[in-house]
Parts: sequence; C-alpha cells; structure tokens
Amino acid sequence: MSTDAPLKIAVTGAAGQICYSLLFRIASGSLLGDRPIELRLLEITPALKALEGVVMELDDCAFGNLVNIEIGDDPRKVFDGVHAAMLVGAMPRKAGMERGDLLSANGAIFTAQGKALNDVAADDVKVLVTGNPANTNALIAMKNAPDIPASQFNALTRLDHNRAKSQLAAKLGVPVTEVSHMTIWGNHSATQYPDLFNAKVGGKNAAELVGDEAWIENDFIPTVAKRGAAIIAARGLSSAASAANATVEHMRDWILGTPEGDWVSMAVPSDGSYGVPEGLISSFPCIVKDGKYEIVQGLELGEFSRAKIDASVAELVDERNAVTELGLI
Ligand SMILES: NC(=O)c1ccc[n+]([C@@H]2O[C@H](COP(=O)([O-])OP(=O)(O)OC[C@H]3O[C@@H](n4cnc5c(N)ncnc54)[C@H](O)[C@@H]3O)[C@@H](O)[C@H]2O)c1
Repeated sequence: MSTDAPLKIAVTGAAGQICYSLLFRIASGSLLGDRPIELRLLEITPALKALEGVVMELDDCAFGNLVNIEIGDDPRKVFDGVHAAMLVGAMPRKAGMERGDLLSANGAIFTAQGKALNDVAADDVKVLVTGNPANTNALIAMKNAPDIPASQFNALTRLDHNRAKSQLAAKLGVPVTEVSHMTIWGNHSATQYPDLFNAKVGGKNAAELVGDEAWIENDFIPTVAKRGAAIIAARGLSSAASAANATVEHMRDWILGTPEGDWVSMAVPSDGSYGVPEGLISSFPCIVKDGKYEIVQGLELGEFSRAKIDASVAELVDERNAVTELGLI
C-alpha cells in the first residue's frame, strides 16, 4: 500500500448498529489518522435505503480525508480493489433457529464474500471479520478465497481483550493504561479464555497482583466472557460502539503496527502454535510489524490455562466440523 493514494476500505453490514458508530470513527481518522480513504459499503438490497441515510450523515460531517463513498449490494463491485475489508454484517440468531441453521445462513454470506474478495480485492487485502460467529465466518471466507494468503484473514477478539483490560484495571484500582500483555485465547464466544497469568499491570504479573485465583475463575473470566449478554440485558441491544471501537483498533494495529513492548489479541489462522490445530482461526497474543502479524511464542501455560484453551479450541474444532459437513469449506 502506498501512503498517499486513498486507501479503499470495504465495510459490510453498513446500515447496521455497529457501523453507525464504525463508519464515523473510520472517517474521522481513528483508523489511519489523516490518510485519505474511500469507503465501499455493502448491504443487502432491502437495507440500501437506510444506508443512503447513513451516507447523507457521513456527507454532513464534511470529513476532510473521506474522498469518496460507494454503496451497493453486490460484493464483487463493492470489494473491487479494496485494501481492507471489515466484514461486520452477518445473520443474527433468531428465535427457533438451530445452531446449524445459523452456521448455514452465515455460511452463504461468507462463502459469497470470500469468493468475491478472492476475485476482485487488492492482493494485499486485510480481511477482518466481526460478524458472528466471527472465527468460523472468517474460516469460511478464508477457505473460499484460495488465492489470498490465509494470513490475510483475521477475526475480532479485541473487544474481549479490551473488556478484560478494563475489568482487571477496575479490580486493582489502576488506570487501564497500566495493563499490558493481555491475551484472549480461543474462540470469540463464552468459551474464550482471558489470561491473567501472562498479563501485566505496571510491568508486574497480573495474576500475582490480584492474588485471588477464585476471583479469576469465578468472577473475572465469566464477566469478560458473558459481557455481551450483560449489555443486551441492560441496553436491550447488543454492544455496538464498543464493537466498532475494537474493530477500528484491530485493523489500525494490523496496518500500522502494535505498540512497542506490548501485544494484542487477534484471532488468526493457527500455525500450530500452542497446540492449536493448524488452520483454525483462534485468538492468540500477536504483535504486528510492517503490516504482518506474528503469534508471540514461548508463553508459559499452566494446567488451568491449558484446560481453558483446550476447551475453547475444541469448540472451534466442532464449528469447523459443522461447516465442513454443510459443504461450506
Ligand atoms: N466479534 C465481536 O466482538 C462482536 C461484537 C458485537 C457484535 N458482533 C456481531 O457483529 C454483527 C453485526 O452486529 P450489529 O449489531 O451491527 O447487527 P445489525 O443487525 O444491527 O446489523 C447487521 C447488518 O448486516 C446487514 N447484512 C446482513 N447480511 C448481509 C450481507 N450478506 N451483506 C452485507 N450486509 C449484510 C444487515 O442488513 C444489517 O444492516 C453481528 O453478527 C454481531 O453478533 C461481533
């Protein structure tokens, strides 16, 4: 990517609630500062009218770096030449829907989008999936885009990462800026494992500072893992602004690099690190340099952490088996 040409950024689900925050954050410079950008917004046909309204509001912000906006319902047109794709739109689980129905409804979306990205996106496209089930949707898109290197497909666990940092900071009564080296392992689901044994607060081991394994197991982990449900219970709607913030932060770090001396959680295709089967899109501690991520190696995992990671990875294996049986990958 050259640094002066406008960066073409595709966003799907653009008329939905996450995007009502996300698009304005991207356009106002939270993603790439004052770098010129072009937005390519994908929606399903019935939502295009609403999307026109969102575009009117983007126009009304007169963002200096937003040089063009295109909208449409055809991924092959919208994804043409894009360097970054944020796949937010997905089929929500409706009452009476079985897990298989959800996987196949989303499978149809992410097979089509994977194929379109394969055919028309820029060679260096970075694809970040936020729409749930995010890890498996990313796997489906990746498998349907054989010409794009697998390493260019990620799924979002940054919201979980940020939730974990915030809960830890509150517990210890420190500013969130003191918290570093947080890791979410596994799936973006209730089985995810937020790891305090490798996290640091003010440079010291977080689990030792907390000094209360019962709190870690019975409060911290469930609070982080079930935060999405708590927000729905309180707000009547799922998390949107915080999901948009996390989507911006993940993509920004992937393009511009992670902060020196820290890592972030990214769900990336496993290379077999930490015993996670190769090819599964699972969350790991990652650093990014020159637009390429690396999984941080050599972290110690005790028995407790190992069991938690194995349980979350087992769920990812089940999801992969289910979409394989459905013929989606
Ligand atoms: N990974 C995370 O941390 C995280 C956090 C919060 C929400 N989510 C997920 O993000 C997704 C979006 O959430 P939301 O609150 O914005 O939902 P929403 O229902 O408000 O919006 C989703 C939008 O996607 C659109 N859409 C559906 N199919 C599409 C397709 N094939 N192409 C383009 N657009 C399509 C819909 O028309 C809708 O406008 C959901 O799957 C949600 O579960 C993930």
